[in-house]
Amino acid sequence: MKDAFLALEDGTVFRGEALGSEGLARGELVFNTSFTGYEEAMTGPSYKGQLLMFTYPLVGNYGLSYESIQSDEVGAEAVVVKEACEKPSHRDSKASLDEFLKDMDTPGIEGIDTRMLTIKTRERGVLKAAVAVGDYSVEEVVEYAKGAPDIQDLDLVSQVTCEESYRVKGDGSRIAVLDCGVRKSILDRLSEHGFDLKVFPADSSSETIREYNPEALFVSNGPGNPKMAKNPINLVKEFVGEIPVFGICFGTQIISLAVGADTYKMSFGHRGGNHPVKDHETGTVHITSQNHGFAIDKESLNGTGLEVTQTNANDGTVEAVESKKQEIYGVQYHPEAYPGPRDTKDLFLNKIYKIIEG
Ligand SMILES: NC(=O)CC[C@H](N)C(=O)O
Repeated sequence: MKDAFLALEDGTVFRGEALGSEGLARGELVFNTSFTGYEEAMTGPSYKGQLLMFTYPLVGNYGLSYESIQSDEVGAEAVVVKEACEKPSHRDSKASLDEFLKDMDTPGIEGIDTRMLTIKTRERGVLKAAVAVGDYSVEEVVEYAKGAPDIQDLDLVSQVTCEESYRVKGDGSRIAVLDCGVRKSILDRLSEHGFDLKVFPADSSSETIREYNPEALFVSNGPGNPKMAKNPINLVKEFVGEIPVFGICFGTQIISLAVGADTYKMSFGHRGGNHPVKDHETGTVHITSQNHGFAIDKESLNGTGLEVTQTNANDGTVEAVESKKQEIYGVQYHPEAYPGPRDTKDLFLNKIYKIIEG
């Protein structure tokens, strides 16, 4: 195996083994603690601008089937693992992790002490980093890491949204989906519930959306800083109060900003499949799948008409907001459960169904 390098913005350099395609990639290094679901995580558009590191030490052991991909490319700029399984074992496997990353033209690195790096990230906060696969000097990689832009300043949604609108026909109510990097499984879940969907590019005008005569607006998940998504924020401002508006993850951050609340960047975020969320009404704690590095400022929701209905049982961050009066509902976690857990799948969809269908 060829050498590869991982450099942090503080000058630390790690030598590893090359995975995937040749290239030099950079971004903020974020960790995901899930044991499984690596196919869904890697192809999630919300990782755009980030290097995705898996804390679990062995990645790829059931291979990659391409049946769970969430978009047609790897969202992350590069993938970092301790050990990539070379000989996966599963009837549906079509590729090893290395083969998949090569196919997706994405660089990766293995042989990295991802647990140590995860602890370092938890202690110091997310660091910018670079991964180099191919003929690059260590100095080049360090300089590239140091020069990585701050994710807070990037408009990443424009890099992942669809270029043209498209329909997902259904017999039910018409939902306009604002594609900020929508995961395939979210469209599948909404479609399974019978809704008729029209998916719009994030820079669509309200006039274009109105031509579809939507009965609700859904704002999707997406990469980067929600404050950089000016058009989605303005569209929510326009439609709130007129039709029901709901969102998942980035979408809920956009909705909160649109009604006057604030968001902030977390130290290292929540990314994995075991994040507990407490429901204020029932007291139930649901285990959720999460992938976010920004959060809604709880205090800033005061006076916006949005009520916090669920919070993270570990650190109290906002996990769901709702305004019954204005028919607004959004969750910070990923209820589509792709990957799982599935605790909140029906909770979210039934709520939407009730809001729209009455
Ligand atoms: N999965 C998402 O929608 C991520 C939302 C946002 N980019 C964040 O990191 O908080």
